[in-house]
Amino acid sequence: MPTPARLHVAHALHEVFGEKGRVPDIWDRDLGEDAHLAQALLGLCLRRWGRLQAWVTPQLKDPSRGVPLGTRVTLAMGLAQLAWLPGVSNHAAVNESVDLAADRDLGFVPHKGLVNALLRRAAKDRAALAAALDALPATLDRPAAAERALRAALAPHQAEAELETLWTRLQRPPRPAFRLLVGEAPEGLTPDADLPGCLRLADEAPFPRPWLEAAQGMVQDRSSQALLAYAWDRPVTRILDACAAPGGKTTTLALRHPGAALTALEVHPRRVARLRQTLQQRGLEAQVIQADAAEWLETTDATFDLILLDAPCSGSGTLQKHPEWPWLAHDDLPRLTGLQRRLLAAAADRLAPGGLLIFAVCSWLPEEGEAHREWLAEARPELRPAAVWPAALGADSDGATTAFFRPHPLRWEGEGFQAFAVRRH
Ligand SMILES: C[S@@+](CC[C@H](N)C(=O)[O-])C[C@H]1O[C@@H](n2cnc3c(N)ncnc32)[C@H](O)[C@@H]1O
Repeated sequence: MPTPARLHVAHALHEVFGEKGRVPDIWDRDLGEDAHLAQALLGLCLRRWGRLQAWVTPQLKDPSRGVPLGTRVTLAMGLAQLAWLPGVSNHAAVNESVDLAADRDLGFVPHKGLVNALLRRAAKDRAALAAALDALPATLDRPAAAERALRAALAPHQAEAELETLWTRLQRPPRPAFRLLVGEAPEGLTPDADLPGCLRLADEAPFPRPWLEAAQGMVQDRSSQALLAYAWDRPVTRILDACAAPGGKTTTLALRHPGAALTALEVHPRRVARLRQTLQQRGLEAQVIQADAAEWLETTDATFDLILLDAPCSGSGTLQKHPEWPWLAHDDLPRLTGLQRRLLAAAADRLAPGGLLIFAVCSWLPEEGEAHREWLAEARPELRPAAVWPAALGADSDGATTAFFRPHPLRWEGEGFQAFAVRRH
């Protein structure tokens, strides 16, 4: 029987390559000490899936017959352990993969012998296996969606020539960033040199789980932290967070503007529950409303001094954290861009005189950011760009500040974001 860690990895790979779905959110539960192994193995399989499959194909008697997903998953897992996880013994890497191959749901039973033979042979010289896999072209691991996201990230900075460098950088799992909510930061967290208020984990320090569970701090990506460090000193008494769950940015808004009335919208019931839980654990007050933000905004007569529209998006800027992203179907982009535009138009119309609207997406694709910004400038000329971020976080600002947040993906550590700020006179 394979260990729970390997079963989780096999399930996740089936979800991604069979269903084109995201990695299920199961990693912290039930795996205990094996969570580390599961995370490392899944990351390797996702980040090097193309090369792992290209290594297998020529070993087959008749490659033209295709390889069932169960076989591809079990072989990828076995090969990744042999090539890149030296702490895993030959016995564990081979035998557990063979057991997986024999599992009716996760493997492909007729290929049990094939999986056994290929992995046993590979295990005889693990260094040679690693060298052979590493020698295969890295582009095999980069389907068209990833290529497009990388180009979109670099083009605004005239840096397309650095595509390989960016891809290599995105293959390393990201280092988490934290924010203090109350009290003092635990040992092991040190201030980020370039971003006030941001905390980083020192090398070798344990992950500060008890501190997070006590709601004294939170994980928040550096880009989100920089985005919410907007410079704005006008009075803010009514705030709308239009797409709020799980509530990271709602938390920051509540702490930045204490005393303001905060309304948080979220459409999905389970995510509404998560949002309420976040706020309750952190002792923060907000009116949480389960609603489609577009419908709600189009029918309310309320206005706000500050609106954050952290819109649902493709998430292309998060592919470092989500190595499955390149392999997903990406067929809902037209729906997403349509929804983003509708949300933006409706939010713009609920901005009070003197108010600030921030639109943000964790995506590099121009149709999810830049295009909306250009559209808004034409459609709502009464709203003016508000330069609320340091120019270094923008692409093409010539002053000290920028109204278009689009950090250079190689000179800034954090998720890929596009955000713009406008104000109403
Ligand atoms: C990018 S996430 C927001 C992340 C959040 N601001 C944070 O920092 O924790 C977008 C959220 O919008 C929600 N959403 C999607 N469509 C929506 C809609 N039509 N109305 C309201 N919320 C929506 C999603 O369920 C998701 O929770």
